[in-house]
Amino acid sequence: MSISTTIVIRMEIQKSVATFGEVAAAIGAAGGDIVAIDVIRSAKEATTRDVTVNLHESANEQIVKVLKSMPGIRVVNVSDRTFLVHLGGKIEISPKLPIKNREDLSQVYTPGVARVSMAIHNDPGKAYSLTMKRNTVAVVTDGTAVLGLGDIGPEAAMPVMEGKAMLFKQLAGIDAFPICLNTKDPDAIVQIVKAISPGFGGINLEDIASPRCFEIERRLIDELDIPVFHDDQHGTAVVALAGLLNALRVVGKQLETVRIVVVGIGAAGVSICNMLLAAGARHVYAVDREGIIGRGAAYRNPEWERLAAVTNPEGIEGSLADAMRGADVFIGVSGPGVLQVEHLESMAQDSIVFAMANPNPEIEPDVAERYVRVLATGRSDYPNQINNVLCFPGIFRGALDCRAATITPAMKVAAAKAIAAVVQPDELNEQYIIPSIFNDKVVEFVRKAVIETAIESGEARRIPPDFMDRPEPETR
Ligand SMILES: NC(=O)c1ccc[n+]([C@@H]2O[C@H](COP(=O)([O-])OP(=O)(O)OC[C@H]3O[C@@H](n4cnc5c(N)ncnc54)[C@H](O)[C@@H]3O)[C@@H](O)[C@H]2O)c1
Ligand SMILES: O=C(O)C[C@H](O)C(=O)O
Ligand SMILES: [Mg+2]
Repeated sequence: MSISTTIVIRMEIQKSVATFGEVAAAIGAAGGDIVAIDVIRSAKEATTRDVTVNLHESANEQIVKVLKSMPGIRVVNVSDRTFLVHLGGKIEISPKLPIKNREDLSQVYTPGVARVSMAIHNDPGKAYSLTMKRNTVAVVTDGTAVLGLGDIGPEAAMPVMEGKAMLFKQLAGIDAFPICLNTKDPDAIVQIVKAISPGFGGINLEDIASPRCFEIERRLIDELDIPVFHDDQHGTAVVALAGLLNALRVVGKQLETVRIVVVGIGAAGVSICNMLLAAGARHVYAVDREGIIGRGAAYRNPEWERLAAVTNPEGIEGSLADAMRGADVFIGVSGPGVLQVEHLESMAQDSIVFAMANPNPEIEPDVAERYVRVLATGRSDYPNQINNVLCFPGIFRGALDCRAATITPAMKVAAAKAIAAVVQPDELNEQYIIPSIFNDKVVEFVRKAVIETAIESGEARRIPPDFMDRPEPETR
């Protein structure tokens, strides 16, 4: 499956040799969809036009080749809109106030700033009120599991991390910094993150391959007093649970009784299994390349050892095909092409399929939709986008606002229920089990659920003003 993209082709058409109708027909035949035409110049002999074409990425070269081979057509330039929006990066730092004169300068910089620094030196807690710490998250990656693209390195990870930072800011007002590390050594990653932590209110680990991600996250949670959250694990699990709660309502089945197959037991898969079990699921089957994980086998990955003991209650052995027979739910966080039509045909009635691998899902949605009752993917170009972007802005907004030191399992379950609750009962249907990321209730609901849970459990070290009338938590 290829990714759809938009290109703008500037072309000169010799009127006596070719017509725009021929150009349009050629673009259509090569798989392109013309969405806009702008006339740039029109002369007696020739016109120059910018033609905006939506197409599958794989058709890109073909369309340009066809146009170049047509008599009377000169392709002047081809620009890819997706690349254009990345030119020079997608984010920047801008000051909150201008420095207009010497007085301003002496306040925000030397000498005034020294007094502020000393105030923090005398009381480090003041970093929360006198610096950007309280609103700042580091988005940290080593570039080893970028989307489903694998170990593509820290530089190549940067556009994804910049994208996460954009979403943090736009959706939750959080200032997030993309930090791409040129090391894969867990000890070094832990050490570096600890060393940079003073300036941050939270750490969002991103696209770090399993199983190293588990150890890195655990050590950082133990050693830091700010929330550390591996988005690919928990953000994904929170949103998957939210989607599943609503999908089960649509099909009229219960979490406790459905058979759920989770494929790709890496960062996301491990956390999804844990989250499903924590929420009450009893029939979870974890499948990776070697087949169904179960008791009796020995695994080098301690997370798999643990999952083997708590999933697959009947001890089924075999491949994905064996797990899928009679399954009610498939959740894929593996890679493209893992799921075949035969697998879907062998599922129970009213099946639910979340094919969440990015950028290309486990099965092509256009193929799968005929065989399943509820279909979701991680992508924004199909209905039901199950993507961790529905979680990380709101969960960090809540954790930062109540200054929680950790994001607990209870806070994650509360976040999942909050996301599910954004879809009103009368709106719920097969095509709408999960709210859009542009629904501004998502961050509001998640933030509220996270803060309420943190206050109840004593995790909150600050009561946000809008929660002031509620009971005081124990202070630590
Ligand atoms: N939609 C979302 O919000 C979201 C969030 C996180 C991850 N993802 C996607 O999920 C996938 C996994 O991400 P991750 O961070 O967990 O990566 P990861 O590298 O930690 O884990 C991937 C796991 O999938 C397994 N796998 C790969 N191909 C398989 C196959 N053919 N059959 C069975 N197992 C297979 C691997 O062995 C590995 O255990 C990626 O495509 C990623 O883009 C989606
Ligand atoms: O980045 C995304 O779109 C989701 C997720 O974090 C992923 O790694 O695929
Ligand atoms: Mg990710």
